[in-house]
Amino acid sequence: MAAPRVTMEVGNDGVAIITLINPPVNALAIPIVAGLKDKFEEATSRDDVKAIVLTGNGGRFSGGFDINVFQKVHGAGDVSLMPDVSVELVVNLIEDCKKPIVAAVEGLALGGGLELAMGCHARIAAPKTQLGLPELTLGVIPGTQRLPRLVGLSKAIEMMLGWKLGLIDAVVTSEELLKVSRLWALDIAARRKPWIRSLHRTDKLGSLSEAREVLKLARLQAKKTAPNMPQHQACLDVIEEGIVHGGYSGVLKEAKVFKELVMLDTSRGLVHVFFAQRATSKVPNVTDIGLKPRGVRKVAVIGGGLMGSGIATAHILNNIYVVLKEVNSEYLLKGIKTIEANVRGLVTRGKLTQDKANNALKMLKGVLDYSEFKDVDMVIEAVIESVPLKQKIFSELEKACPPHCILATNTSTIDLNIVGEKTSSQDRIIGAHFFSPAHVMPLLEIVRTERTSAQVILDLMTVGKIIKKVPVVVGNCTGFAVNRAFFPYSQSARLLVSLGVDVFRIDSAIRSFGLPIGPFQLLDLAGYGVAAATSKEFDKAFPDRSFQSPLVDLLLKSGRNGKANGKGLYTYEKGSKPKPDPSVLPIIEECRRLSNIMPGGKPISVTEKEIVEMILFPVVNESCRVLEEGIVVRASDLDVASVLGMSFPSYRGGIVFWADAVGANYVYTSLKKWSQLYGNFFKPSRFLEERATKGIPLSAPVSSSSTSRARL
Ligand SMILES: C[C@H](O)CC(=O)SCCNC(=O)CCNC(=O)[C@H](O)C(C)(C)COP(=O)(O)OP(=O)(O)OC[C@H]1O[C@@H](n2cnc3c(N)ncnc32)[C@H](O)[C@@H]1OP(=O)(O)O
Repeated sequence: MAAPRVTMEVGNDGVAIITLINPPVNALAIPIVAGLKDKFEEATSRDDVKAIVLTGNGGRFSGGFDINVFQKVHGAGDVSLMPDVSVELVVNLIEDCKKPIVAAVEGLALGGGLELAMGCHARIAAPKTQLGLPELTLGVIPGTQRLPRLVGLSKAIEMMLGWKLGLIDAVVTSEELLKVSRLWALDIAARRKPWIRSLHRTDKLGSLSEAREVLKLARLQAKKTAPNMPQHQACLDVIEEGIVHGGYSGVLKEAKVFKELVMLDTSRGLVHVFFAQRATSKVPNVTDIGLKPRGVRKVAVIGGGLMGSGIATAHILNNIYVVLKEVNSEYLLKGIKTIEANVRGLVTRGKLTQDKANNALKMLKGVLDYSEFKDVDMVIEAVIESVPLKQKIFSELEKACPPHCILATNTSTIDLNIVGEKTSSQDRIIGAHFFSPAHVMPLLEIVRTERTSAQVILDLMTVGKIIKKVPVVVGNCTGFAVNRAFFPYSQSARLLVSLGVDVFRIDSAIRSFGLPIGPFQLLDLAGYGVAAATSKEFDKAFPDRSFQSPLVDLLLKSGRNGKANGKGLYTYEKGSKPKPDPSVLPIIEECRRLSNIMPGGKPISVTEKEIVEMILFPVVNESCRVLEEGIVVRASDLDVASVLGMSFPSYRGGIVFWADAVGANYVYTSLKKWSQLYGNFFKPSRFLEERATKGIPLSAPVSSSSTSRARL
C-alpha cells in the first residue's frame, strides 16, 4: 500500500485542491497531519492561490484521527506521541487562514475528520455522507467548540453524545462536489458568500443561563447513562469553558483534557475493543486463502419460537428472503406474529421507517413443509435443544436442500458433531449462535467443527455482516466461547448467595462495575427453565468445577418463573422498573440451609469489590481454558464476544483485557485463596497458574509448543 500522503493541485481558476490520501478511510495519520500543515502553509504563501478546497481521496473525506496512534500512546505510556492538531492545524492554519477554505466532503467525515471540515469556512457535501463524532466511544472527547456554534448547543450535545448530524452548507452530487466547492471557495474570496470562522460565531449559543441549563440536564443524563465513563462529563465541562470564556479558550482546554483522557484505562479499553472487533474479520485458513464469498439470497429458518423469529427478523430487515418453517399452522402464525411485532417495535422506537418495515415483511414466507427448501442457500435450525429432534431435522435437510446449501444450527450448547452425526454433510454443518433478542444483539458466534469447510465459514461470516452482526468464529465445545466462558458467572453469584451474601447487593455490585443488569435480574429475564437446563449441561460437561445451587429449583417450586410470569426475585409491573421482592427471602434462607456451605454457619462478610471479583474471576479462569484449548482464534476475540454477547463493559476492554489490567497474578492468588476456603469451584486453571507464575499476560498468544488442543 502506498504511503499516506497529502497532495495539492492548483487549477487555472486559482483554487488549490488539497487531497488526503490514506486508504481505506483517509485516517489522519501523523504523516497526513504533517502533510496538511505543509500544504496549507504552501497554499497560503503562493500568490497564484486565491482559495482552497480540502477533500479526501477515493470518495471518503476522513475517518478521523489515526487510532493506531492511540494504541502507540497506550503502549508507550507517552502522551507526547499525540500530535497537536486542534490548535496549530485547525485554528492557526485552516480557520485563521487568509484565504477561504471549503471542505468538499463525501462518504464520511468522522471525529478529527469532521473537525477539519468544521474548521473550514464552508462545507459542501455529497448525499448520504456520514458525519459523526465517535470520540467518546474511544474514551476521549471530540472537538467541542465549533459544533455548538454551528448547530446550537442542544443539538451539538446530542450529536456528541449520540450520532446525528446536519451542518452542511450545500448538498450536491458526487460528480459536482469538487466543481461546486471550487466555485464556493472563489465566491468567499470575492466576498459573494460569507467568510465564516466557526469558532468566532456565537449566534447559535443562546444566553449563558440557557446554556448552563442545557449543560446541567446533559450532565444528569450522562451521569445516568455513562456513569463509569469520565469522557462524557469532561466533554460537557470543555463545552462550558468555551461558552463562558470563548472558543479559543475552549480549544486550549479541550487539547489539555484530551491528553488526560487518552491516558486513562477507559480509553485503553475502548481502543482495544475497536481493533479487536476489526480483527475478528481475519480468520486464518478461511479469510486468507483466496476464497470468495458465495451469495446467500434465500434462507430457511426452522422453528418460529423466540430465537427463530428473531433470526428471521434479522435477515428480512437486511433484504434476505426468509422461509419460516413450523410444524403446524398455529405455531407458524405465532412465529409470524412475533416477527411482525419485532419489526413494528423497531418502527415504534424510530429505528426503522414504515416503508422499510413493509418491505422487510414482504421478504417473509411461512411454510409447513420442505417444498420451498429446494433452492435455499442456507438453513438455520432454531428448534428446542433436543438431540434426536435436531438429528432428524438435519437428515431431512440433507434430502430437501440443494448440495451447496449451508446447514446451520442455532444450538447454544449441543456438540455440532452430534447434531450432524446422521448425515454425510459434516463439511457444511456449522453453528450460527445468535444471542437473544436475535434481531437486536450484535454478536453472532460462528461455530466450526474440524470438518466444517472454510467456504461455509466464510459464507456465514459474510451473511453475518450483511445482517449487521459482528461474526466471531469459534471452536466446538459445550457452550462454545461465550456461554462456556461465562457459565461460572451465574454459578458464582448463586454460590455467593449460599455463602450468605444478599441477592440484590450482588446485582447492584455488578451493575456498578458496568454490566447493565446483575446475574439475578438476568436469571429472571432468561427464565428459570432455561437456567435449569443450561446448568445441567455444564454440570455434565464440567463436573469438577460446577456449583450446584438449589436456588432455581426452589424458586420454580414456589411458582416463580422470573419475568415471564411476573414473579421472580424481582417484581415486575408494567411501566415501572423491576423491584426487589422481599417475599423471596425465606426461599433464599432455605437455599442457604440446603447448601450448608457458610463457614461456621454464618454469612461471609465481603466488600463490593470482592463480590465483583468472586463473580468475575471464575469467568476469567474459564476464559483461560477457552484460550488454552484454542476455542477462539485470539484472546481479543473473547473480549469482543464478552462485550457484544454478555454486555461486559466495553470501556474495560473485554474479559481478558480486563483480567490483564487487574493482573493475572492477582486473579490467580485470589482464586487460590477462595478455592482453599470454599472449594474447587474457584480452583485456578493450569493455564492461569502458568501465566501468573511466569508473568505472561493472559492475552499473549498460545504457543504451538503449549498444551493447546488447537480446535481452530
Ligand atoms: C482528535 C480527534 O478528535 C480524535 C479522533 O478523530 S478519534 C477517531 C474518530 N474516528 C472514529 O472513531 C472512526 C472509526 N472508524 C469507524 O467507525 C469505521 O472504521 C468507519 C465507519 C470509518 C469505516 O467502517 P468500515 O467501512 O466498516 O470499515 P472498517 O473495517 O471499520 O475499517 C477499515 C479499516 O480502516 C481502519 N480504520 C478505520 N478508521 C480508522 C481510524 N480512524 N484510524 C485508523 N484506522 C482506521 C480499520 O481499523 C480497518 O483496518 P483493517 O482493515 O486493517 O482492519
